[in-house]
Amino acid sequence: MRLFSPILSLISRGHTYYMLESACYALGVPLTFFVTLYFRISRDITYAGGVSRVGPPGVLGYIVTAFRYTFDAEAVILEGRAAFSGKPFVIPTLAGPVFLLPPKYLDVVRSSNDDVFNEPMAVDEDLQLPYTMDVHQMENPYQARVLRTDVNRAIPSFIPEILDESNLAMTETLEVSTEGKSTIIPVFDTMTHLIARISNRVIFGVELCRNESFLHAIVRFSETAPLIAPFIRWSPSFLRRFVYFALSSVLGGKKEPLNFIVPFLRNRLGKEKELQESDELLIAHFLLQAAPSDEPLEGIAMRLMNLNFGSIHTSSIFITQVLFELALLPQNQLDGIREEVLTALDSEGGWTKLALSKFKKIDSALREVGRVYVALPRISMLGHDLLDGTRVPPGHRVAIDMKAVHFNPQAYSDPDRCDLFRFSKMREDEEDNSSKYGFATPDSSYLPFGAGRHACAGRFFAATELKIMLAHILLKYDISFPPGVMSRPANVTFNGAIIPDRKAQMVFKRRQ
Ligand code: HEM
Repeated sequence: MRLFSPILSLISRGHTYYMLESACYALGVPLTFFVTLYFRISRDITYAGGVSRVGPPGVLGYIVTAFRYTFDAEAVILEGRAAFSGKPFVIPTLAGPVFLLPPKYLDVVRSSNDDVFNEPMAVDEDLQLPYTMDVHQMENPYQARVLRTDVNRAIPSFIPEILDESNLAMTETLEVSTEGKSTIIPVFDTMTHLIARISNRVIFGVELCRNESFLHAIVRFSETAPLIAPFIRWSPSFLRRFVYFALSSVLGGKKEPLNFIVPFLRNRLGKEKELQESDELLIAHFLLQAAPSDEPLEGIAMRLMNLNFGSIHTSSIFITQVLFELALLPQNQLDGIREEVLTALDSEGGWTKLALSKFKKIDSALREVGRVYVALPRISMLGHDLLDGTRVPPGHRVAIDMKAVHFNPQAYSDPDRCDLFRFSKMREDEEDNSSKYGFATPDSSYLPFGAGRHACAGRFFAATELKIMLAHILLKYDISFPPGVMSRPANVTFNGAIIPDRKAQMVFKRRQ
């Protein structure tokens, strides 16, 4: 035994050292994190400019109000509106102070270029792109240009693909192919899965869009990137890589989807010539063609993941909200929507772009649920004079008070009521029955797709996909809430975003 005692003592000393080292990490990392956070907030709340802040004063007052905002943004905004009627005010959020501007500032924000009010920097702050995606996303965002040109032009040829995938994916996912049979599903998760599969049919094609492991990875990436980002932002620069690594190892990050996309792109590049001669159109193909020659495949893959993120985390919310509202409509109104779809398909000879433009009731329903969607942040670059003696200092975040825009009684009668046919009725009243009130048409009273030069680049794609999916669901299924559920599920709000209840279920019954 004596023989082994030096070894045992070494092991036990090594063990003590290991325990000490672990304890240092366990205490040191959170301590550094909280100390940095404290100094960050102290710095954040000492902005110049004289704009008042909602909530009690001091660092503690900031933290309490920021937590309240995280879980009940509406209450904090209402409090600010009541206290500072019609004036800009500052909302404390866990990601930093936000200067909330009333609707009269909308024109200046949406008409300004990035040198004045910067949109990509606001996205970068929200998503911490250098960590959750990569540093090049902001430098040359050619993925947005490709969406606005090649993808928009290709939408008519995407329609049959989207329809085909909707058909297959819904039959498989809902598992009710027999007339009269029904199934009960968690709506939000099911729609997220369907959106991921159907969008990726035209992004990467048949093979990858039906690969369940890939779909799982890309959905996880889209859902966790915005959750991980605030933790990265709160951490000091030297800890950020570690924070991303630690959280993405648990929650899921970019590594898993990249493992599918990079080999896909490599394989696709090898076959580029023969593919150019075939007529298969894919968004991945457009990006490969538009990429600068020095862009690595990982960079192109990250941009395609960025598009997936743009699609999955927004479209799934919209379709779920519309389904919740549709399930409350009386039978004759649901049949009215179905009739409009069938008439459009009949008059246009099937599922064409023109037929889709005639689905006015579905389009109206999408636009109406969009009225409650909140967005439009920018970073003030030069500082901005608010013309009431106050000022947004440079480098701070501004946002238009969307709720005040979307619930303005001068623009919308009975604004608190969700009326799915509000915009189709408004279109009927217009002389040319134009697309003025169409789902993908932003105007000064309707901003779910943002505004100005950065207005959502994928909105026509999103509108096409959502209209096909909803029309398809209505023609194939009767939808309702489970027995005993008489009202639509309440939304969850998180950090200003309005998210449908994940647990809410609906019954899908196969129609004749
Ligand atoms: C209902 C679905 C969608 C909603 C509500 C939505 C909303 C938005 C919003 C609010 C912005 C910021 C605009 C601004 O700040 O002015 C944006 C930008 C963007 N969206 Fe969407 N989006 C949707 C679907 C999509 C889809 C399907 C894609 C891709 C296929 C996409 C790609 C983009 C891109 C690339 C940008 C950045 C544009 C730029 O900076 O120039 N979006 N979107």
